[in-house]
Amino acid sequence: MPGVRDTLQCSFTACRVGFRKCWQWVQCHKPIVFVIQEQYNVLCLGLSGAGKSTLLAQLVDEPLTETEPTTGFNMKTLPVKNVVISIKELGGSRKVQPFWDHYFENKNAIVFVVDASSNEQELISARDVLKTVFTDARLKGKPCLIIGTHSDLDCAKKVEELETVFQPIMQSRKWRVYCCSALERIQVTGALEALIDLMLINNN
Ligand SMILES: Nc1nc2c(ncn2[C@@H]2O[C@H](COP(=O)(O)OP(=O)(O)OP(=O)(O)O)[C@@H](O)[C@H]2O)c(=O)[nH]1
Ligand SMILES: [Mg+2]
Repeated sequence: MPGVRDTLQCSFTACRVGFRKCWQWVQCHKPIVFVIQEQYNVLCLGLSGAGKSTLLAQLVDEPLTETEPTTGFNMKTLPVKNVVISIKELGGSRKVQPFWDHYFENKNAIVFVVDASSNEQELISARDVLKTVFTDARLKGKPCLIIGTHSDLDCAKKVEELETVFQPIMQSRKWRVYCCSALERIQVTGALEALIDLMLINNN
C-alpha cells in the first residue's frame, strides 16, 4: 500500500514541521511570565554558493531541497542551550552584496561561510569581501566564525589552510575556523556550538 504509506509519511513530516515552527514561535514570543531567554543576533554572510542556506536548513532540520540563490534575506531562529539564536543569511551574489550593510545593526556575531573546495584566488576574493565588511564600525570587535563548507570533497581546504588565508584581516577580533559538510547535520550542529562558544568568550 505505497499510497497510504506516502500519505502517512507526508502527514508525519507536516506535523513535525508544524510542531517545530510552533516551538520556535513560543521560544521567540513567549509571554513575560516565562523566563526570558537571552537572544543572540547573528549575521550570516559569504559568496553565492558557499552553502549558507544549506547550513541554515540543516540547523532547523528542514529538508535539503535544491536551494535557489537567496535574493533577499533568510532568517532562522532556534533555541540552543539557554539562549535563542537568530541567524540572518544575506544572499551572496554581487547584486545583493551592496545591500548587506542595511543589516549590520545590533549583531552579536558574524558567520562567514566559504566553500572550502574553492581555489586560492576564490578564497582571496572571499576574504576581500569580508575585509570590506569589517570596515563598518557597527561590526567592530564582533566575533567571527568562518565556516568552511564542502569538506566532503577531497579538494576541500583544512582548518589550518583557511586560518592562514583569513588571519591577516582579523587583527584583535575573536575568531575561529570550523570546517564541515553542510550536507551532514551532525557536523553543522558542531558549527553552531563553535559559534556559541565564540560569543560567550567574547562576552567574558
Ligand atoms: N557537496 C557539498 N555541497 C554543498 C555543501 N554546502 C552547500 N552545498 C551545495 O552548494 C549549492 C549552493 O548552496 P546554497 O546553500 O544555496 O549557497 P548560499 O551560500 O546560500 O548561496 P546564495 O544564497 O546564493 O548566497 C547547493 O547545491 C548545495 O547543495 C557542502 O558542504 N558539500
Ligand atoms: Mg542562500
